[in-house]
Amino acid sequence: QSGPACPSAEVRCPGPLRYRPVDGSCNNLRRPSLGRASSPLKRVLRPDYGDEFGAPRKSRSGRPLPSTQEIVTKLFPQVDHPFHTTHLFVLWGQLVAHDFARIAIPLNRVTGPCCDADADSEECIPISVPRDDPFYAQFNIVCLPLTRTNTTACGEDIEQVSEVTHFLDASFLYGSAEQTTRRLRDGMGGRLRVQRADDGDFPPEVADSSATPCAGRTPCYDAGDVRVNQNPMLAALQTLWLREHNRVAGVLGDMNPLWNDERVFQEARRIVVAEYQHIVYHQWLQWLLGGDRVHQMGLSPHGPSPRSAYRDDVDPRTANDVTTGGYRALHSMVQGRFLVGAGAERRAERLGGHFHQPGPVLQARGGLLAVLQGLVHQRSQDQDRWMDNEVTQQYEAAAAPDGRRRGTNLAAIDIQRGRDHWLPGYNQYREHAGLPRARAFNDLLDTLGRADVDALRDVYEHVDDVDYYVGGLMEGRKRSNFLLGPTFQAVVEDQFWRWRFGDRFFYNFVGFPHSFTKEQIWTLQKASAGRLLCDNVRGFQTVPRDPFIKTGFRGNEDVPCDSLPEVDLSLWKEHGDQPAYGNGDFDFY
Ligand code: HEM
Ligand SMILES: [Ca+2]
Repeated sequence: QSGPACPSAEVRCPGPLRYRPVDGSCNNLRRPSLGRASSPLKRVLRPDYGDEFGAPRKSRSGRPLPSTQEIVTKLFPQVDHPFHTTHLFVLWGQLVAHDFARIAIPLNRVTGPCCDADADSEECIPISVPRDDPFYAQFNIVCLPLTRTNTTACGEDIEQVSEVTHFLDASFLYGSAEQTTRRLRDGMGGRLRVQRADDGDFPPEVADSSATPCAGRTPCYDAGDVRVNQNPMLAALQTLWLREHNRVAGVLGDMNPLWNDERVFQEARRIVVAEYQHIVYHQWLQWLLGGDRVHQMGLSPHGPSPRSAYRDDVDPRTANDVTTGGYRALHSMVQGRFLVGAGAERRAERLGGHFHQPGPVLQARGGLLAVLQGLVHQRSQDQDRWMDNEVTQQYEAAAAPDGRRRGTNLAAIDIQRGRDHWLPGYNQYREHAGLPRARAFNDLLDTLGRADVDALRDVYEHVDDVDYYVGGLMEGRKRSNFLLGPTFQAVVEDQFWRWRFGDRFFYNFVGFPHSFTKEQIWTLQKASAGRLLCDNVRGFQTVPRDPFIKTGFRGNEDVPCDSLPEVDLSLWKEHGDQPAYGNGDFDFY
């Protein structure tokens, strides 16, 4: 069996493209389905199947691995460890996550059929809860339902699929299918649809909220990614980019009265994706990978880059090992209480009370400003094995009959999901990262502390059994400017390299028919997260120069909005004597 999204599928691509296709196809012209929506993830390490029918990974002895709920209870308790990155850094990371992957899973519920009647069914992978669990026992909860991710078969290989485009192309804003983009567009002036509120524009209402987790509540936003409503901070970032698109479209349309809706929309999209890619690679990524690694790997864009820097032999697909493993490390950085507002009016809100209902916080008077102010000024938690209880106990919480709220455990899901996707154990990822293979638990002492190794020995039978996510989160970092431990770093930095040099439409390649001019690239590199906030939210007079790290860290400080450089959109004014398409840069190389 070989579906249309399989890497080997024949896809016919039209001639030269000026705009990247919404579904991510025809990016790599040798393998045009690579990275397109609804196509299989890539594998860095070979899968570790539990049996020949694709059962979840098992322990070396053949017995089931220990309960992931037990692991989280014992190894991932809540401890307050603030870090120098801001909560904006973390939520920006979530937005990026929603750009590169969405595995196909039915909604997880706190209680559901997966646990009892269908517990043995092939689609279920429930998390068993020990009878003496310190949290769930009081609710008599003995397992947390979880469904297995859908897979697709391409030739011999069975693989999980990402439903969104694998590229960093702002698919959370524009969608990953033509029909989604069409639904989101206004049809006038190149704009995206909005709903108007006192405080400005917000994403439009979804047509049928009953099919979403915010069923019955308003607002329930519609966006390029269905997870838009998951939490109010994420919805704030989605709103920010929506406004940026319409702001850019407004300027382009006013300047080029002859352009029709389609032309304005596509040109604005092209600019907004470029701004987004620039901020991700130039401003945000240094705090994820370390500034010197970003520099060494040539990841930060400086000026125009020759067409030959694009590599059609680089596989741009999102790796399963990244989206189900290393990148989820940032779940440990989420603050269970997020700040809303600034100064004396600042308050903290419990995350657990706001899943799938962004409205009450976000669309309250001044709400968007307040959520964003909280994001830029609140420090995040550190990337380590300490997890907030809001994340490990209250995800998608519902009230028990006595009114107390309990939800599911995201960290336990993360580990369970790794087994579901057959990610090999931590030990194999150590080897991949150039560390020696551990033969006994004590061999882990090169990357883990003594207490951590003892804790692992207490839970797992064999050192090979240790889950990738668990070992990876416990690792110490090699250098103080690194966020991730070595095994996570290895897969994540490689991934950001592949998303950049394997994306033919990456914004600073010149010499393609779709390329910007050099002047346009220079001005696009003025885009910054601070400017994005200033340009789209009334009330920001000052912003941190780098909103991804706390003020005071390495000279970071609040600066007036108008001191931040601006992308000069007048470079997109079309003059009668210029060709409508093409950019005269073909002779760059
Ligand atoms: C703000 C609170 C957050 C919540 C409540 C949350 C919740 C979730 C949930 C429920 C899933 C699906 C789990 C599964 O069934 O396998 C998920 C997946 C994921 N999350 Fe988060 N998340 C949050 C923040 C973040 C952040 C900050 C990042 C990274 C920077 C992130 C990265 C990811 C990734 C990469 C996936 C897998 C996506 C996929 O392959 O479909 N999340 N998250
Ligand atoms: Ca994407």
